[in-house]
Amino acid sequence: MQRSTSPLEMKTRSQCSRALAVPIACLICRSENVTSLPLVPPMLFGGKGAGAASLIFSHRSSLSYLSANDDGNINFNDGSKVMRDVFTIQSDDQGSTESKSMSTTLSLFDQKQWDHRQNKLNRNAMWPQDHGRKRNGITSTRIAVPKKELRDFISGNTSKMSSGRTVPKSSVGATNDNTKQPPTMPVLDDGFVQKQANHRRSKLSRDLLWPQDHYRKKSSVVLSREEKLDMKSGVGISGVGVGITAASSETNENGPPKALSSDPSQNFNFEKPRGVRRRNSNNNNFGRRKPMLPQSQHDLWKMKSVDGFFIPRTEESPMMEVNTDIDSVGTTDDAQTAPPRTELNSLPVHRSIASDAGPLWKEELRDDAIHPLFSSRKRVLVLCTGGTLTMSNDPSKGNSLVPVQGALTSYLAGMRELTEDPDMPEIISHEYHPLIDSSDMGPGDWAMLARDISTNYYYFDGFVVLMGTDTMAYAASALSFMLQNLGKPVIFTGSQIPLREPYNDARKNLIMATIFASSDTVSEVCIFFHDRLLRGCRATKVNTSKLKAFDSPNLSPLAEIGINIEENYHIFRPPPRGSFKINTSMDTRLITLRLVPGFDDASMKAMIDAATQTHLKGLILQLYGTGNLPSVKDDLVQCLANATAAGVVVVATTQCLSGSVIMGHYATGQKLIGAGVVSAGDMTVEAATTKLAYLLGRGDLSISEVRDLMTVDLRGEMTPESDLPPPPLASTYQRVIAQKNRSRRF
Ligand SMILES: NC(=O)C[C@H](N)C(=O)O
Repeated sequence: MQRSTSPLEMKTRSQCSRALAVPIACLICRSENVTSLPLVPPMLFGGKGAGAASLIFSHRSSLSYLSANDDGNINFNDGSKVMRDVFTIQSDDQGSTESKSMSTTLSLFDQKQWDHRQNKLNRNAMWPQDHGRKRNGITSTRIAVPKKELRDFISGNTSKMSSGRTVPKSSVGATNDNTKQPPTMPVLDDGFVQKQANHRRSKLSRDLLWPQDHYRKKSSVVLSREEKLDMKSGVGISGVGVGITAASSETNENGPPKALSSDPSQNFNFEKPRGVRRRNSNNNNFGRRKPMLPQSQHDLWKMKSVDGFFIPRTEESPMMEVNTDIDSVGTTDDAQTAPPRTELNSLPVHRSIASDAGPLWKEELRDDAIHPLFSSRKRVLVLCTGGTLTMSNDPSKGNSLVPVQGALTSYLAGMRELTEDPDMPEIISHEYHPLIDSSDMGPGDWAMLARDISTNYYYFDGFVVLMGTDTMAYAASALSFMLQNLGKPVIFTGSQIPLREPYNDARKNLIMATIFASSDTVSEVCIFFHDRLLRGCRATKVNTSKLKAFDSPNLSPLAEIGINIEENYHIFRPPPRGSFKINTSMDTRLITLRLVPGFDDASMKAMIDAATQTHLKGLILQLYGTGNLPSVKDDLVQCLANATAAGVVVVATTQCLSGSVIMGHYATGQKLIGAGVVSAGDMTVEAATTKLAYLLGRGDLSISEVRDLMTVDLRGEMTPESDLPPPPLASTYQRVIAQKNRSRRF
């Protein structure tokens, strides 16, 4: 295809090159002399020296036409002119090019130009340091005028811009001469203003929260007069909801730092300010509540540490240190004061196993054990308490199953897969005496296990606890709390079929528990059962006969075994931050009550009243659904309120296998909040009871601190409230947002 150049094109080209940097739109027309062109959508051209009126108008509807004069100017047939520098008009000898393609070319060009201008304008408007560029560079071409408004203006629908400024008609369709006129002020549409304001506000709120960024605030965020006034008057910045706490106000512009309030809970709060995104909100903190950290010596004095959490020290906070050498049952008369330790064991201690194991490392291996790095094989201590795994039928007891002392030890000695495989850990086992059914076990036995793990802690890479399945979830939960700063795996396992049977689940559970106990990445108490590794304080026994006896309804398994081992590493507990220690003291003055619709609650009330008057310290309620109790049972609620007032910690759990208590979601549950009942969130009953016993047994916490800590995740036993699914009746919008946040976190 040949192409000739028309004189018109030559002329306009040369004019364009003189005018420099005027964007060229190549319009293709039918012949050399053609001067009729359908007009294209409105567009703005920009460029140095282009002038303010680089505009092409659309008059498609009225079928208006452009005409190019000899001097290169293009006129409307209504007489108005378009500056001549804008166009290069090419003719096509073939005359085959459709006007449609021209129109498309211009539309794309138009859009690109517009976006470019918008970006430049945003930048210039945002950053004061760039204002110079705006002044020195392009002036009028950087002005963003909403397209629609401009189109209306041009088409004569309106003679006013949104600013109220009247633009002289002559400035539109004018020639280069218009560049001499003062540039029209930018008219910012509402959307743009809003966007800019939001940006400024979010910058400002970030700067207020992060003192190290204050220089940015000074240099890049310029407060308007109204904003400054709002800040001074304490209103904050409207629409943002920047929560400035007493602590954070020490570093902002609001005047001198405020003194700490006499009420410590005013000075420290767990809540992040509304509307402000926490900087690391979506990083890998895995849904755990961040521990509060003291900022100064003064803070430290006003706070105390509970398992890595700093909590405000209240007036009634007992100051005593926790003694870890005490036995497992505390019987404090009044937890508001330091409990007299001499009273321990005044309640019958549930303890079936006769004595602790003591140190169990072998003498000849001691040096090696002290320096595990030099050991070629990992070393695992297996503590065996009994359970079905160790049992056999006893004809003298009607053929029922009873534990057989020594059976496990001799079996382990004969297991070549353990003794001869160099990749398997070395196992040292200890059988307690007597071996028992797990339903005979209690806090005394859990404490004994904790002590034996502690005694042997630095000589083994991990621990396996063999026990019966019936109370395994309680024991695993209890040990989760008793073992503080645990940095090694403690794996509970057992079986549904005795080891001595030809077909059993005992062997596999035992081998896999041993393997996980030698893992470097697990540093928590777990249950391994039937192909799954579950967090101990999340597990519950769900089946009496199937081999899959345990489940973890509110947390995925930590690992699942198939041909490969699939670890959910992101939910593993992180390595501890402090030194390992134990606290085996548990206050067992607790009862657990399960509600049944319509049953005799007079007896229940009588029992709670009587126990409150004598010794009760904790009451775990298994309520319906999200933590509901019949609204008609006002006297039962009153009874609970009385118990709370008397210092009993009343905790609401749900009868549902999975899901969480959401108190106050229904009116029936709302009453309980008024009665001082604490929500157990999505804790299992096993975790809730052992946690309450542990907190009450510590002896260094007041009742109100125990109540508070029941709602704080200490060992991964509960999902923090902020990570829970929204309540069932939340709006669809809330649910979508909450789901989004959860998926971002995990
Ligand atoms: N499967 C078992 O181990 C049940 C047994 N009754 C126990 O808990 O000791």
